Amino acid sequence: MSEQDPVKLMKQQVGKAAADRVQSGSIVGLGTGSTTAYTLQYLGERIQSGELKDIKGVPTSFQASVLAKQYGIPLVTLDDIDHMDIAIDGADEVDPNKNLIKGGGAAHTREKIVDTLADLFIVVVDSSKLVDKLGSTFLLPVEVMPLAITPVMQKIEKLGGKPTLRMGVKKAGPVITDQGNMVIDVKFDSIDNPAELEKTLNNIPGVLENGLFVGVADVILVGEIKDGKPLVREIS
Ligand SMILES: O=C[C@H](O)[C@H](O)[C@H](O)COP(=O)(O)O
Repeated sequence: MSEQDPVKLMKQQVGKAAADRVQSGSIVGLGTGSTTAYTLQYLGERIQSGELKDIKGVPTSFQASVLAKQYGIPLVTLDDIDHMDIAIDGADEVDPNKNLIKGGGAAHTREKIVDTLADLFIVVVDSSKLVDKLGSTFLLPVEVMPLAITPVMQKIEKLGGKPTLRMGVKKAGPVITDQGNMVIDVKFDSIDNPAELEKTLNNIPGVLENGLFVGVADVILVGEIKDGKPLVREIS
């Protein structure tokens, strides 16, 4: 048997566990990232096998809508629905109060719109994402209108943050979000009050949304490896 990458294994397990919680007839927020990619894959498999019927997906990004189409998950927009039963999404950091940093894939603005509408918001992560304090391993993403990049960075510096414009990996120039904006990643020495920082940042003119998700997640599913075997732990 070939050796499997343990992080991939944890993501697979947890992505599948979340997909198993979706019931027929549900309207489902479809998250973005490498972990929820497995959720979408398993949702598609359950649909194809006939076990899961009549679900509708609301994508949180271009990536999520491409994968949903690939896996045969019917899509609707927010204009077509009056409620959302469940949303499943990944995270870059999760603290002990189930607060999150999201936006490693620059999708946090649409994710926050969709995830906060759901009756049940399930977060899927591998165990490396659990932190004692938000901001300790990951920079905080902030989506900003391009014309406001300089004043927003100056205001964030005055708040004690160190902002960097996110640049493309294979593209020369900045990362552009699905909404046509840019992302700055901010290092704060210590995020002591995530709820206050979330509001303060969103109050800067030109900021669309930041990646702090405070008091939003209902359940965290954590993929772990114990004694060489993958398992899923629930924090609720
Ligand atoms: O913008 C991207 C999202 O917030 C992702 O859900 C987050 O970055 C986690 O992604 P992954 O599951 O690939 O670590």
